[in-house]
Amino acid sequence: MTLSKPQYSPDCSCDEAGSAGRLLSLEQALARGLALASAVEEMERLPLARATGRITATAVRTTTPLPQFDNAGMDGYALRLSDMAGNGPWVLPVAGRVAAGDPPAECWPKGSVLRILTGAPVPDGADAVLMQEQADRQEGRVVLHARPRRDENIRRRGEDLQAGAEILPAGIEIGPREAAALAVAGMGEVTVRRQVRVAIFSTGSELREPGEPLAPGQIWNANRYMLRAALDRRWVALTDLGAVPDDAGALAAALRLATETADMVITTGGVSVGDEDHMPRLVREAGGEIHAMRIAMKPGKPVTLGYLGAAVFAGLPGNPVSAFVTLKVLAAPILERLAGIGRPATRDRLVMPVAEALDRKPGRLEFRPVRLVAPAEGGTRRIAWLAPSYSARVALLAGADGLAVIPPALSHVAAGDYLEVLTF
Ligand SMILES: Nc1nc2c(c(=O)[nH]1)N[C@H]1C(S)=C(S)[C@@H](COP(=O)(O)OP(=O)(O)OC[C@H]3O[C@@H](n4cnc5c(N)ncnc54)[C@H](O)[C@@H]3O)O[C@H]1N2
Ligand code: MOO
Repeated sequence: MTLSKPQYSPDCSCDEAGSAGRLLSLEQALARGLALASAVEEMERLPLARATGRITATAVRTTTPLPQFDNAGMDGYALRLSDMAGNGPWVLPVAGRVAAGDPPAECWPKGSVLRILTGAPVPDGADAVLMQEQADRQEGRVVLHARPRRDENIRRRGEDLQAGAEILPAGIEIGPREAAALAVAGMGEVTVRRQVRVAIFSTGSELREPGEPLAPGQIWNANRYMLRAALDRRWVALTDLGAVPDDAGALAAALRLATETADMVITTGGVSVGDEDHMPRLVREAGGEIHAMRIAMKPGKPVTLGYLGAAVFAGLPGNPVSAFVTLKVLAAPILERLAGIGRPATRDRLVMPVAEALDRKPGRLEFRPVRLVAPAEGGTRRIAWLAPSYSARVALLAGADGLAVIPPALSHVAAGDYLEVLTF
């Protein structure tokens, strides 16, 4: 079960949820959306090789210190500082050789050095490894030209992590860095959360698949492929129901099918006020509840959040840029909560000056596709506007570098003002 009880009246026919007149702020809508979701509880234990892209379900701790044994950081000679009295150079016999993968040297007489290679175990009693560039090898002996500092070029047992130290917290997507950290600590298996089951469909009688011929009035379905690409994650199990025409019966059937197995249902289109915008009504008629709709954001005002059966429902607007933006700022954080992802998504935010002034109608928080351009004279990159109107111009997004965030009250942005940008 993925639902938690909200603290406010869930019936969205009331003003509070944003349906009548007053718009919800994005913060309010996001809080309500997040309150609908909690992390899927089931976990699975996977071999590390199959855990890529999955979400850690528990904190992972080392069982041994890392590194497990003192080892050489350079190719060179293991030595005792007590054998290097007075001023050098020092000439010492080479008593043996130890390479990475060899067991530690057993016999190492005082007054000698050991030839040692990077990663090889450093013998007990060694004070340092002198790198070979500071020595000259001769028949059976070596001339040492420098006295290393104590511990120089020795990686001591446990200096990386003590036994029991946390390698990764719960809620982390296993990418290349995380996989390497788990592997170096010897974790052959990892406990991850099960995949989040997401069902999607696009609504609209005008939609055809890319590659198909178009009759007059028809368009190619962009949102389906935007959603598919965005949800192509190893922690998502996707059911794609394709496109459904603006017919109440067909849409209700698609909603039923989608909610049979899904933790989250994401649709596009049909959430505005037109005669063929059926989605909020159908969700209610199917026994679902709507917790947020009509949000003071641009694009994306008609986005609709709630639940249906055991699934969280996110009805994104049909305009492709609106669908993209509402997925990024509303539906994706809810989905990440379902997946058990814990790391706050603050990584891809920058603050930058704008290149040119902009006048706009105040009232809604705006996410405007922009390019980030370096001035010809060099220096900080600046925000460059792309087009005055953009909700429907999805081709523009592919050439954008991010979304500039314009606070609701601003009617004028001056050249040189700083704005936050959500970078792609
Ligand atoms: N009288 C009003 N009309 C509209 C309002 C409003 O407040 N009052 N809001 C506008 C805003 S803002 C948006 S955003 C759209 C959202 O409408 P819907 O979510 O109901 O979307 P549709 O009407 O189904 O489609 C809108 C637009 O997008 C095209 N579309 C839809 N799906 C796709 C797809 N999968 N791929 C490509 N393009 C798609 C569709 O053909 C329409 O052109 O409502 C405004 N209207
Ligand atoms: O709110 Mo709509 O999403 O501007 O195009």
